[in-house]
Amino acid sequence: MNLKLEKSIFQKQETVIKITGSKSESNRLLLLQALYPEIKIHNLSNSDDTVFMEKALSTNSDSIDVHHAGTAMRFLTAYFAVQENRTVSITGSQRMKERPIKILVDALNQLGANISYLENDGFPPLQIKGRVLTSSQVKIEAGVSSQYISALLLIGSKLENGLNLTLEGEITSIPYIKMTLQLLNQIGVETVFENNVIQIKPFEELKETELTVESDWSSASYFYSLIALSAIGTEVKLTFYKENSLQGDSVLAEIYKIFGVSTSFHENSISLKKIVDIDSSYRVKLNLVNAPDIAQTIAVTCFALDVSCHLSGLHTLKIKETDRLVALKTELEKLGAHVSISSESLELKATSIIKKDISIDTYNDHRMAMAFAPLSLKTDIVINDWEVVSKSYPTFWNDLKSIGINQFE
Ligand SMILES: O=C(O)C1=C[C@@H](OP(=O)(O)O)[C@@H](O)[C@H](O)C1
Ligand SMILES: C=C(OP(=O)(O)O)C(=O)O
Repeated sequence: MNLKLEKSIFQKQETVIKITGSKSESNRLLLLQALYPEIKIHNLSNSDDTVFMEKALSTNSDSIDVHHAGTAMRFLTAYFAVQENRTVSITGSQRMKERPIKILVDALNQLGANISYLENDGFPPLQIKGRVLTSSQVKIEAGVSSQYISALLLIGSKLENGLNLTLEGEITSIPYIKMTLQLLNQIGVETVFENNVIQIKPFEELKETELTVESDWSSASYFYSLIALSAIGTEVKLTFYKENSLQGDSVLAEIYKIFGVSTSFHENSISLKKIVDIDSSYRVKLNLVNAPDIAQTIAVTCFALDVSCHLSGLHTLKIKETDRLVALKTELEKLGAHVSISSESLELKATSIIKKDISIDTYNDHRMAMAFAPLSLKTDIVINDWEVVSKSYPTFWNDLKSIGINQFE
């Protein structure tokens, strides 16, 4: 279904938006809870990706479907590889069957797993025959997706001799690897990350541990964009956030200073406020290798503010929910932008024209829908297949309504 967003104004009221828990933290903690049932989790994400993860971990079925959830596909592949005497097949959406998984499968099989491909070599669906993994040493190419690395780390403490993982080549999305290690540390697992080697010590006995998931910073990015596009003085409060985040996308607080947005940290929340307008002669240059999920948000913010940008470190965008570089170029150009892309970057030239009443295609990608929605502060715009947002942020449209964005189906 398509949603028309009418040109609106961000209402300058004391709005408080409660954003759901981080899906990255939630899916890691659910996997750890399956390995260590003593873990109690608060503020779990209500995203589809987390719901599919929960379902997969609680079913006795031998056939698992994770739809579009990349973390669920990668983390569960590792999890089922160590479930002795259980065989499962794991699949996902059509797009999931195009998202590579060979690097992880090869690493797990080298550790002693028995994983094979049910359709195309290197891609889901997989058949996994659970067993005890006998080795502890493995090397992995680290530049394609950090999720392969996190998947191995999450099961590492349950291997007889722990895990000794050597990362080869450039490492992508490092904050997500660090998030995994920090969560392991919080439950008591010892880890060492030195140079390009990560060691995970074996760990059995866990006392009851309660953990609270921080809200999702990638979801907060859309409010950063909305505030950046609003009048000076516009403010919004988001809960539940903290200054010492495990999430790399918390770099938003630094990045959006460029666009005149300040962030103040309170006990359990952040306030975003527009304090100054960006000079349109400014050229934004950012390497987002550590925060790939906010690239779409930033590109649209720049376009809306008539600011040129060069975003790099984006090679992983090609294998996400859609090829996000191509999708961004196509949709921004429909709106009148001049965009060029390479295999790892996007260059946007400032244009003061924003075409009206354009329908944005979303390509089964939640972030395409949410990144383009702030443009409704500048013009009428239609978002096609608006339901896609539920992958990470099911209440997104309601939250937008609450700040004054008028919507019609
Ligand atoms: O580990 C995680 O929770 C994630 C890692 C990142 O993927 P890549 O490492 O594939 O870039 C990110 O894009 C994804 O949304 C979530
Ligand atoms: C890339 C994403 O998710 P995943 O890879 O987990 O499907 C995302 O949420 O932007």
